[in-house]
Amino acid sequence: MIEINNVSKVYRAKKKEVIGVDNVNLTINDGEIFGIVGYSGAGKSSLLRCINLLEQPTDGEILVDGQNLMTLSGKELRQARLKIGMIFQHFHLIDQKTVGENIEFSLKAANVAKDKREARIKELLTMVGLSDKKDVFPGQLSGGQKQRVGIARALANEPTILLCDEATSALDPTTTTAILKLLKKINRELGITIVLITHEMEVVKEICDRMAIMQNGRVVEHGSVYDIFANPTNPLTQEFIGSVVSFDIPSEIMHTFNGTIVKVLFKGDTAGQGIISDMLQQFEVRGNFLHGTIEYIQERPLGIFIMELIGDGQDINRAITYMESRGVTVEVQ
Ligand SMILES: Nc1ncnc2c1ncn2[C@@H]1O[C@H](COP(=O)(O)OP(=O)(O)OP(=O)(O)O)[C@@H](O)[C@H]1O
Repeated sequence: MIEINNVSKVYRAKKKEVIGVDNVNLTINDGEIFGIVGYSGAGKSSLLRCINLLEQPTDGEILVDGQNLMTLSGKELRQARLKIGMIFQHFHLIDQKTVGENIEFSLKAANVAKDKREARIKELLTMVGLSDKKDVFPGQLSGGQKQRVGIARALANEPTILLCDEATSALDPTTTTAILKLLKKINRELGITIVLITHEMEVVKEICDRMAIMQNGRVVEHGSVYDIFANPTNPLTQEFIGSVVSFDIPSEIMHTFNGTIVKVLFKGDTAGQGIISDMLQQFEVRGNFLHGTIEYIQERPLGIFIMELIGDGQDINRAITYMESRGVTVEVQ
């Protein structure tokens, strides 16, 4: 478990102070994939780098499995860091070394005996799908392949935590999907906790269990990805979600409807459209579907429909109450 307690990071450049992270509290559980989202300058990188003390927090504490990293000696911290792998947007591979030598570099740093390294390199390259690339140089690889090497190197010393700093931001959408799949596989098969930062909500939707949204160094909202997608409360979160799933109906069109516009939200296993058709049969209400989508987040369906309900006000209220009694959320727009 990673505990981020009251962490702040203030950069002091010349006589100016810049707040990178502003009093953040977060707990990241073992085995989960946790996403930190925000626009450029929100403080994501600063916070991520505070987790392994690449940035020394100005205030607060970082606990990993109950151990306060900030009280460790240099040697103890180096030891603790071996259990925290990291991958980067621009891969940070050594161009003059082959793929195998890049990975070996990490193993050497952890004092892994020479005769053990070869087998471990082979195992890691198989895991990331690059078993035939051991002797090539990074310059001969695609971006996605370079990131796979970055992942293999980060996993060399069997970390329990993997920090991903915009790991897919330099990649095209197809390669991004493949890398996210690999990260998910690593998480599920090896039980490694993953913390990733991104400005793309799509990435979070794809693989994260829980998430935090940052703005001006602060966490403005956090929770399960599913719950946040279903019910985002912060305007910034709503904006981010809107970039992935859009439910907005142009206001000019909204004015052309005379009925009551409702947004109907189905979560998880509620039997979506069936409830609406039952409602239409039971009440003196007509319904026009204006917009609808079903998103799968963490393999759970989240359905959102926007409808115009036409009928007597009381009937409409009763219809709404009925739908709510069947477990869906209804918002009158
Ligand atoms: N080394 C530094 N010295 C001074 N200010 C810094 C330093 N690193 C970051 N900052 C400032 O801290 C704030 C947060 O930056 P940070 O890089 O953590 O944000 P971010 O959300 O990761 O953005 P990006 O996606 O652009 O990297 C910004 O105002 C940034 O200018």
